[in-house]
Amino acid sequence: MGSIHIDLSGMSHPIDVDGSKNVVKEVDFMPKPKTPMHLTFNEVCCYVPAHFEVPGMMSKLNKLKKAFGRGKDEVIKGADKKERQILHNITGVVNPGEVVAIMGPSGSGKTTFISLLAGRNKARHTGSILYNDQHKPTDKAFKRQLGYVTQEDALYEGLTVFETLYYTAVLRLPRAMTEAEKRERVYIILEVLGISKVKGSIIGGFRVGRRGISGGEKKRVAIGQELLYNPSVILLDEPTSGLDSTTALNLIGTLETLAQVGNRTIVTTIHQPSSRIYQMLDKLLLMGQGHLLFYGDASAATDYFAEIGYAMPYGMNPADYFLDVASGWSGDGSKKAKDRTSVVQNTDPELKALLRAIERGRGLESKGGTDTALVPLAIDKKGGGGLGEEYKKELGATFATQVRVIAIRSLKDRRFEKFSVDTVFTMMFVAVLCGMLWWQSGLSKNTGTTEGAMDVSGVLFFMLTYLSFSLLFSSIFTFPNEKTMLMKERASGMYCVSAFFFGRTLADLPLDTCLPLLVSTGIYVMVGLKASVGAYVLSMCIVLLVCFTAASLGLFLGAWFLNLKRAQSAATVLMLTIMLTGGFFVRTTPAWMSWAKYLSYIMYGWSAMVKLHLRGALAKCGGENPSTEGICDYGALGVVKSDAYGGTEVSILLCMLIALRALVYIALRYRAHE
Ligand SMILES: Nc1ncnc2c1ncn2[C@@H]1O[C@H](COP(=O)(O)OP(=O)(O)OP(=O)(O)O)[C@@H](O)[C@H]1O
Repeated sequence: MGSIHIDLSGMSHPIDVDGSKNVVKEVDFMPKPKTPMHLTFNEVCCYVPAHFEVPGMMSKLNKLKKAFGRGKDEVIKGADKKERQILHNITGVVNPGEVVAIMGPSGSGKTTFISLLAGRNKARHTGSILYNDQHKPTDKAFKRQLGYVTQEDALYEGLTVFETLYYTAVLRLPRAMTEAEKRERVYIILEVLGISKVKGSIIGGFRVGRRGISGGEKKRVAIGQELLYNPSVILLDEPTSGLDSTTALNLIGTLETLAQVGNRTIVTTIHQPSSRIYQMLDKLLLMGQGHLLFYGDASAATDYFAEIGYAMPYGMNPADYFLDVASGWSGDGSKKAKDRTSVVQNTDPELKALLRAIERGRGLESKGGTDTALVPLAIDKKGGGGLGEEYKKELGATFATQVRVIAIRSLKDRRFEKFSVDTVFTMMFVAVLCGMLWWQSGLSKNTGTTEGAMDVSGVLFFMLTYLSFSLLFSSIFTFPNEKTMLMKERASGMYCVSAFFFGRTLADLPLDTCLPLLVSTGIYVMVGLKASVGAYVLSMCIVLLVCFTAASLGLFLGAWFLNLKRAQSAATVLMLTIMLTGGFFVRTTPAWMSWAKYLSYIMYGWSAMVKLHLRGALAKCGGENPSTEGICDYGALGVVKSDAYGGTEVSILLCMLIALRALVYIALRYRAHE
């Protein structure tokens, strides 16, 4: 077998890998991880609910009904019975320096198994998974030693490739490393993965409405994020899916190199490797319907299956053959397509036959009749022990850095959303429309009349309601959109929830301030509201308070539901209640609903604005002149008490804002831990 050259596009140290033995001739591009890890998994079984539970109220009510009808214990026992076993006693060992490829047909349990190895699967499972005989994958201190690349690429679509890797580096690499060292590491990763030529391109995607880098490049960025930290263990779920065969070959070659040079432990699922990729693999773990069919040297698999009666037809790609075998098709290559279909449709008996053959093979092996191995493979104890004190002291970014980086990253990620031409145009259009419809209504000569005062109170109410609506509904998207990223980054221990909360709050400030200020200033000038600096500044403060409160409500709903549709429905209900009970549309709310107006932050903001701009009109309403009380005909203004300058309303708004922000934090914490 000739030598394969792995093209790492411009890499300063090209790698030559011998195709048959994967011998790395020259590599020094990545620092070695501190602690080599051997992984042992023993009798791992996994169970999932057998029936899909329809979400929603009806299903919950039905469950409650059953619970009351049959007794709680009975229901729980019943639930246990309704489980389906999707992994069956998976056992094996992976030593440092090895790349293990998990293969199997679709639905055979590859993702379930690798996510269990990564400690990211909450499904009920038994058996043990240990790194260096002591660390569970879910251990907090160990998380940072483990790189896990999921099947779906969870990336911030608005960031460039370089920004994505750089911010991950700042958040994930030890705080002892300098800024220059972190940048250097990013450049190395860009080179290693052959994506340096797209470092300035955005990731792109549906959310930002722009096409960015290709699917294969996204995959490599996701892998790069995990390699940055230089972990001892790298787990990858289908890293080659969507890649052409040459790029896939390069990627597997890079993984082989990383394993051999850095003594890393690498486990990857792989869907349908080409024969060239197959020849590069060290170890193969073959699964079929959750059963372990083979675990051992990839080069020994063909002989092993031949010995148990599943000889590979001549000239076939071993990977294709093993997938056929694992799918339940065991006929030879000459069988007609018709026969194959009939066998595949009835996989269980075939799989049972294969499992029986494997058992017989084990019997032979124990008698020394065969040298091919199913499992377990020997543990190479050079893996070492625990993480060591040195590692434990190696902390990631400080809290302040976490907050700063999350804020900057978030600002950059949302640059396409908030300042898009569409958003600015819509807001400006509304401002100009308001200005034209209520042109100079705020001049004192106009507010002296009933109609004039009503006009101004109307435009103030509309302005606050419009800004509230747009901020509430845009904030709803924040957390549901970032859910996957938050879960992924939290799972690898990159930052704490409070840093995320403060970072996002900081990032919202400029974005949620600029546009409302611009719109309300436009309306202020065109409507001709009080021409004094004090009144203008106070008005803007009130507008911002209302906007921040609305945004907090949106963030809370988003964080609580983490589901856009439900959060939007809840927001619509709340917003309409807040608007209608605000006192502008309905002056006398029914007694049983009168409490609702106290929750209406729009009412407090509007009331404070009216007091600021229509004090004269309010006085005529009787607030300052008891003798005329009750004869006010200023419509909605009658509900505004002209007792002060709106201090009470502003204080209440402030309290609401703080309370809602606290609720956002609690919801986020609760969801993150969930
Ligand atoms: N949370 C779950 N609830 C119900 N069924 C599940 C759950 N997780 C996995 N399964 C089932 O377990 C089996 C294995 O799924 P898994 O995703 O691990 O397969 P896979 O080999 O990775 O498939 P693919 O190659 O198509 O990604 C499938 O039948 C799947 O439907």
